[in-house]
Amino acid sequence: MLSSQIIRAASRALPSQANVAVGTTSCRYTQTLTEKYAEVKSTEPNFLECFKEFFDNGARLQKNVSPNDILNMRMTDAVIKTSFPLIREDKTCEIVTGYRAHHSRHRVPVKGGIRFSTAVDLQEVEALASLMTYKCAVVDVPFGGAKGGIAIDPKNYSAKELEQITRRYTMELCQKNFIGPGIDVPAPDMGTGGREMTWIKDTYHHFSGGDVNSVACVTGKPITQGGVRGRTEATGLGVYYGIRDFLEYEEVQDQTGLTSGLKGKKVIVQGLGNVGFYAAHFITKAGGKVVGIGEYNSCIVNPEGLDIEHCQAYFKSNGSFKGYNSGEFIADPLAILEMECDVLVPAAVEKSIHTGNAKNIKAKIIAEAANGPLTPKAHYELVERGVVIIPDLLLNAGGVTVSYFEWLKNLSHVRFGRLNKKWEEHSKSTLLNFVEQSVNRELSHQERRLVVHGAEEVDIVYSGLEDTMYNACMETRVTAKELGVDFRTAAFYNAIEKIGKVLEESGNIFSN
Ligand SMILES: NC(=O)C1=CN([C@@H]2O[C@H](COP(=O)(O)OP(=O)(O)OC[C@H]3O[C@@H](n4cnc5c(N)ncnc54)[C@H](O)[C@@H]3O)[C@@H](O)[C@H]2O)C=CC1
Ligand SMILES: O=C(O)CCC(=O)C(=O)O
Repeated sequence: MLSSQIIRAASRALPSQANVAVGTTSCRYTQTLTEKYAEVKSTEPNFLECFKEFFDNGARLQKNVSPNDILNMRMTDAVIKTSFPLIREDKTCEIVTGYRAHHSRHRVPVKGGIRFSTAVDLQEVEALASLMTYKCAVVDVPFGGAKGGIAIDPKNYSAKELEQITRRYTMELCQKNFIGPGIDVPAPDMGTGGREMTWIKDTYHHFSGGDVNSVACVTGKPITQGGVRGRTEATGLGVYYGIRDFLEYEEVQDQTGLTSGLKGKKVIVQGLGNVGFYAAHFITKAGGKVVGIGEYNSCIVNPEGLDIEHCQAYFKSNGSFKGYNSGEFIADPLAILEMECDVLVPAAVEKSIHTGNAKNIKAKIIAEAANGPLTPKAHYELVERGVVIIPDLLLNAGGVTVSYFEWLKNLSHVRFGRLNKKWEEHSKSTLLNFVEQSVNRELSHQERRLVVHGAEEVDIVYSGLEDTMYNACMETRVTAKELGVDFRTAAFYNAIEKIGKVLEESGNIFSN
């Protein structure tokens, strides 16, 4: 057996780090919830089956899309699986396996992140690619859906090894015509970020034969590599905008007993990575109180509210919340999901809420920052109990929305705001001069600056994202009201209708 297979087999056989942590003094449970739920979780459908069930719930209600088009959009267009050798720093050889799925090419390019995680397999990548298709439709981003992944735990590899893996995977995508500004544009997801996107961009560039648009082959790049300001925090910021907007809706307030605004709301976040961290950051900035954070190996709780930046810095340097002195440490990583709060933000992995723990969830709103955090059975049980679920395909669409802006920036080869900022400032300044003259009052330097300030790239990106989230939330809300369904079913219904229209208008090259 090859060493990578041995590692994977061994990690299945051994208890997770979380289980090992059981029995520490601050653990409230005699058995970890991971252990307790292992059996019940295994009886639930896999992620792809879960996803299809949610899709079917929206599709069943559709009267404006033909059954053939629904059948067509339910399937995945194409997938690649690639395995290649990696010579590790200790000179041993390991076989690494990666995937990329194109769910729907009804619009091109197709778009979706690349994930590095040991849980990556074909059905997961297909499910995530399908989700991307509907997510793009929900926020009117003109792309099809894709997703990729490499079945590794990035924590077990050096930066040099990760670079080798990423470049080799990109070469495979190039050879199979699975990447390119007009074909397929990857982005970050779990376990990847700007660094990996830079390696992808650079590798693609060498294969692109001098294509002037090659930088648009991937998004989520650092600014110095052609990225756009605001992409790093976009998904978390979009999650915040979405929760804020839902809290304004009368029916959400009636159902949950919550008032509008995040001020004073108790929030719990599972997963303090890119999405969870920025969601928590913006929620706190708006006056919300993050009272608990869960990671893969432990949780930290403080009813007075946690300092997010501080927590993240501590977790990064210690690899656990153990010893963090501004909150109560809990060894069981899943305990956080079952605690009292107003809003629960799962921002880590799929299927973290299932039939085993759904009955113990006390949150009034579940804000799905992660992709697929609820199984269908958990979803039905929670909806039945009146919990408001803001679904992933709507709530976490901020990432792909700003990726779209980055792609547009790359194709236009100019920073947003560069051409009009000064013109905007001059014209506002002229207008202010007239106002000052007519009211006979001179504004202070600060007041003038506040009004005159022309939009920077980050202002344009934030405003585009806020507007996109506002419209998508409202559209979902209206459909949910009209059809008398939950917000997930409404979001799918709308997405299916939009995609159906594109398919119908495009016709079918094989029909007569
Ligand atoms: N990065 C992006 O722009 C987008 C990400 N998403 C989704 O958001 C979720 C999180 O993604 P990122 O923040 O980008 O990944 P990330 O890799 O930056 O962070 C994930 C975090 O979750 C933690 N984690 C892993 N397993 C866990 C578990 N079982 N319990 C608690 N914590 C756990 C990790 O230690 C890490 O801190 C994923 O479902 C991803 O597909 C969705 C839309 C866009
Ligand atoms: O930014 C992108 O293109 C994709 C983000 C993503 O992978 C997701 O929304 O799940």
